[in-house]
Amino acid sequence: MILKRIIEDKRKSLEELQLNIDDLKRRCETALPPKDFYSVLRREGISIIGEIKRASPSKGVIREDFPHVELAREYEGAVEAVSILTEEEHFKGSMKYLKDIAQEIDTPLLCKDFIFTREQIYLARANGASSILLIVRILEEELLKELLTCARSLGMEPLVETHTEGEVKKALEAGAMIVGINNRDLSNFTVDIRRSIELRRNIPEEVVVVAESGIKSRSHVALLEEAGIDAILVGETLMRSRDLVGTARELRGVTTKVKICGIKTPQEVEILNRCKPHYTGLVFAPSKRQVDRETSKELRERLHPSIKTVGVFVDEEYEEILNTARYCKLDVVQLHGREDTDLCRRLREVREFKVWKALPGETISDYIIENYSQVADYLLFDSITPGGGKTFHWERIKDVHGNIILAGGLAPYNVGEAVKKVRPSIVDVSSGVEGSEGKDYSKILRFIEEVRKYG
Ligand SMILES: O=P(O)(O)OC[C@@H](O)[C@@H](O)c1c[nH]c2ccccc12
Repeated sequence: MILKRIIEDKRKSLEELQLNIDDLKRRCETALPPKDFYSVLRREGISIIGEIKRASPSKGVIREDFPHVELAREYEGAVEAVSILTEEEHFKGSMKYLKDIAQEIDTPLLCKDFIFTREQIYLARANGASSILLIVRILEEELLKELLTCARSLGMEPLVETHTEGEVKKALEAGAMIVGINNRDLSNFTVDIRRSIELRRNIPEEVVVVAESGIKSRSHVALLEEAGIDAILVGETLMRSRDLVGTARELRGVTTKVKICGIKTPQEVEILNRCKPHYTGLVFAPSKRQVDRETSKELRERLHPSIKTVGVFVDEEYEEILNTARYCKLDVVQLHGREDTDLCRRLREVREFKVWKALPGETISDYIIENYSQVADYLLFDSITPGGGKTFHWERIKDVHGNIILAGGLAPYNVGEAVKKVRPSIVDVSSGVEGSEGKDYSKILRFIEEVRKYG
């Protein structure tokens, strides 16, 4: 049986490695502190653990090109945690992948391996893991408990993997707080996602349940969500995708998109490339976030290709807008002044970019909304003083149907409520995700996280 082979090979390689527990303990003391794996899985809405997986015994090589750090960076804005296969012989993994990635991203990392000794746990921690995998099937009761305690002493809550009712019982008796249900039978590789749905029933609410393996589509995820699964572990589907961010979103079924407006510097572009909002905005109108064409073009070229660029104009001439849009290769022009419906129509007829028209959220009449919605791809509702960090009464627009964008005073603390009330297609934020140095990485991540919860 393959599992037996893997364990035997693992034993041999451990013997060769001759891990020294005192050395490892010392390395753990200087390692980056572990992140809270449990909490990111516990959050509202289904969480995704994206796996860095090069090959598997059942599928052979899954992904030929394997820039592991880049893949992890892609994952950073798309999933709540990253699982890294470190087993070498059968999964073509490596401890080096874990080590490199831990130095690059802030997301909690799970060390995915066949673990049956304390040394392996110390090794995982020393290389930056925030959690480890413990497979019930290969561990005696006492050993399972001992390894759980060992991991916790290093600040890691393990993912305890099961496949049968008996194994779930064993995991719970050992005190596991995160139980994985592997849909794949490790002895013959058959996969059935109903396995997670059935076994979920035997697990109490406060324990986090992770459905593992064979998750391929939004419809799978919807079924798992309905069954009360907290998180999914996805390897192959994401590894075979050329667009990790998009595929993760598709699995999640997210509908509300995010626009981060008013970027000015390459540093801010770097931050956006890590967080990967759907859109970013370059402000061409006079404002403290104004940028010129040259700078915009440069920023645009540095942006991750999945992020669309919106140019923001206020009462600008047709020719100027058109030339700027072409020069900077804008995906969208956003008209944020008193532009009339005729200008919107003419720009839209060019068909090289989308046209968004901004309107003040509170004071606008149904008649005006109706007229502009005929000539713009999206209507954007903002407070009367754009960029002023003020909200308006969302009540006014909550019944406006069609493609709307909500802006004005949004920030991580209120965007969840805004999304719930208004159900916009896109939320737009600028000052709400800024710190003293401009756009702030952790504020943007929190903002996106809030949108994901409710969107
Ligand atoms: O690639 P998939 O079908 O999405 O599966 C991911 C993950 O669940 C799988 O890699 C896995 C689950 N448990 C394991 C134990 C060891 C090695 C690998 C695994």
